[in-house]
Amino acid sequence: MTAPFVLAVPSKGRLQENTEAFFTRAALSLAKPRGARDYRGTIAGLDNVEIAYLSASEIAFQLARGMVHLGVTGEDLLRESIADADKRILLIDNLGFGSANVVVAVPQAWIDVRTMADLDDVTTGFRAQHNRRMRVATKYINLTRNFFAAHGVVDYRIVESAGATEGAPAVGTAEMIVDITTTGATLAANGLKVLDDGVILRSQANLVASRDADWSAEARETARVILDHIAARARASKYREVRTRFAGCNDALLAEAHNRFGVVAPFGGPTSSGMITLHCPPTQLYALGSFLREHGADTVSIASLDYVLDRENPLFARLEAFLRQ
Ligand SMILES: Nc1ncnc2c1ncn2[C@@H]1O[C@H](COP(=O)(O)OP(=O)(O)OP(=O)(O)O)[C@@H](O)[C@H]1O
Ligand SMILES: O=P(O)(O)OC[C@H]1O[C@H](OP(=O)(O)OP(=O)(O)O)[C@H](O)[C@@H]1O
Ligand SMILES: [Mg+2]
Repeated sequence: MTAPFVLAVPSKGRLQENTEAFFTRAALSLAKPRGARDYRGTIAGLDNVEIAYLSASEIAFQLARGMVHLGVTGEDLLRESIADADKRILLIDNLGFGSANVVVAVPQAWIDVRTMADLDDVTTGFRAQHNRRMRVATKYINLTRNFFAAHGVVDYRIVESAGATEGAPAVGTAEMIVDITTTGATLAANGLKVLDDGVILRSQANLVASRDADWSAEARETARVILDHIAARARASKYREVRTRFAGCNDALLAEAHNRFGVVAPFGGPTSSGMITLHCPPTQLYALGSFLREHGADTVSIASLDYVLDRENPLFARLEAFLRQ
């Protein structure tokens, strides 16, 4: 028996539901054959794939070590926990959910501190005055160190925080924090503000490949099939299908439609009777429909696409290029 191909997906937390929905949209249905509390699953129709249900941070850890081939997790966790991340893992694609920023936040009462340069002054002054360094509460130790170093801030010390980080300044265990935020509600509720240039990372959920997994020919073929499903769905959601027929439809007109509306003609130019199928970005549909009618079309139909299978698979091409390096 060959070793299974392992795909890691979040078992809990904010990314779980969206990840499941993402695979379902790509016609990859994840199942837990032994019940909801099982941490191993399968994908219908792909016999050699094992789903590993793990926490988002554990997925980053296992990708770093090559224990899973592909995984879905937040970029914040990857950048924090993997030194030399761009060598060890490939961020194949942003998934458009799980967006959050890792930020430097200080008490709102520090009215003169708006930027990292102000923070540099304040930390240096604090050390001279109190004979100790200001404390930063965070679980993002590496991101904090690199970002502070890049801004020349050195007079601080990290206090590791596992949770409720925003509470640290009020409780008195730190002067400021580095944490993740989406709406900013938790920061505001704790009387904290983000520095103007204090966004360390704009994170979102990513589909990620591990360099150190066992990339046998069979594993690559499995990855190709999975990424083919995902690419077909991604391509489909970027366009709507537009169909029409009119005598004046010709290549010059299609070239103009391409330039003005980003339209493509996946099956070539119009037939002899002027029949054409186009793919059009959703925001340009009305403008394209008007343009086609102005040039003689009586009827233009527009339909959404579920999947578009192309010979090219940009996601798998990215993976192959990464594994070749
Ligand atoms: N408002 C948010 N706060 C925290 N994380 C968010 C937020 N929005 C999106 N995320 C993303 O979700 C990831 C996982 O966060 P979440 O708290 O849901 O996981 P968790 O189940 O607590 O995982 P772990 O046990 O590994 O910490 C974060 O690392 C981040 O990438
Ligand atoms: O900017 P906001 O929208 O207010 O969200 C940010 C908060 O959400 C997260 O905590 P979470 O709920 O995941 O709890 P945890 O720290 O226990 O993981 C994060 O650590 C912040 O505390
Ligand atoms: Mg959490």
